[in-house]
Amino acid sequence: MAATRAVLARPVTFVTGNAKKLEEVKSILGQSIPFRSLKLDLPELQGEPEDISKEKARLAALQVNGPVLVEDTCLCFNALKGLPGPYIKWFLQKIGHEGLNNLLMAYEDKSAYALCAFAFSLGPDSEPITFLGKTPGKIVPPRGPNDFGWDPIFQPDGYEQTYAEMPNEEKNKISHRSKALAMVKSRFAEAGYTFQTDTSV
Ligand SMILES: O=P(O)(O)OP(=O)(O)OP(=O)(O)OC[C@H]1O[C@@H](n2cnc3c(O)ncnc32)[C@H](O)[C@@H]1O
Ligand SMILES: [Mg+2]
Repeated sequence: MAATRAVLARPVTFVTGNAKKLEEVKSILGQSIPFRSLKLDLPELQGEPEDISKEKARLAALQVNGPVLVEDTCLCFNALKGLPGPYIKWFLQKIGHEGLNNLLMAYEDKSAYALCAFAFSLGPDSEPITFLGKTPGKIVPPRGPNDFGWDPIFQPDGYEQTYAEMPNEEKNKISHRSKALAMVKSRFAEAGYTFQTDTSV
């Protein structure tokens, strides 16, 4: 029996206010999931990463009135029981790479993990589903180009380079974002979704 394919009337919209995230998502997904993007800095609930991401997806689906993909990224320090976590954006903005290193000065344990929580919703009446990707590493004094968030201070386990020092393709092979997107891809393949790619909608 042929698999049922769910054809959705509208293309998927990836909603983010972050141009670098969009660049990575484009490069990781390639042609596997056709999507358009919408630059919108959605308000974020406080709480657990999955709940923050789900709520972003609900808000995005209302705005777009169609299928949406969003993500929320956390940087979690083990010595601080997972903080700054989802609040990393504000910590980074206020205290920078040096301040983030200083937070760990009192601890021997510099280990950390990068966590990406993607949420996908079929539309405003649909419950979002989440996909988590995690990459373990450690926090180091900044090395490499300073063009994406905390990349210069995160050195993934098994590598001598920080995310910032790695070529983009290398980061995209092992990153929190690519792990979460691999799950999104397989879910889409399982569900047999086909999306209209008409970007004029
Ligand atoms: O509109 P959204 O998608 O929410 O974009 P954002 O920039 O607000 O992103 P988050 O709320 O997820 O906050 C995550 C913070 O971590 C940064 N960030 C996200 N992914 C990163 C990555 O892969 N490497 C380095 N920094 C990253 C990002 O610039 C933010 O400062
Ligand atoms: Mg945000």
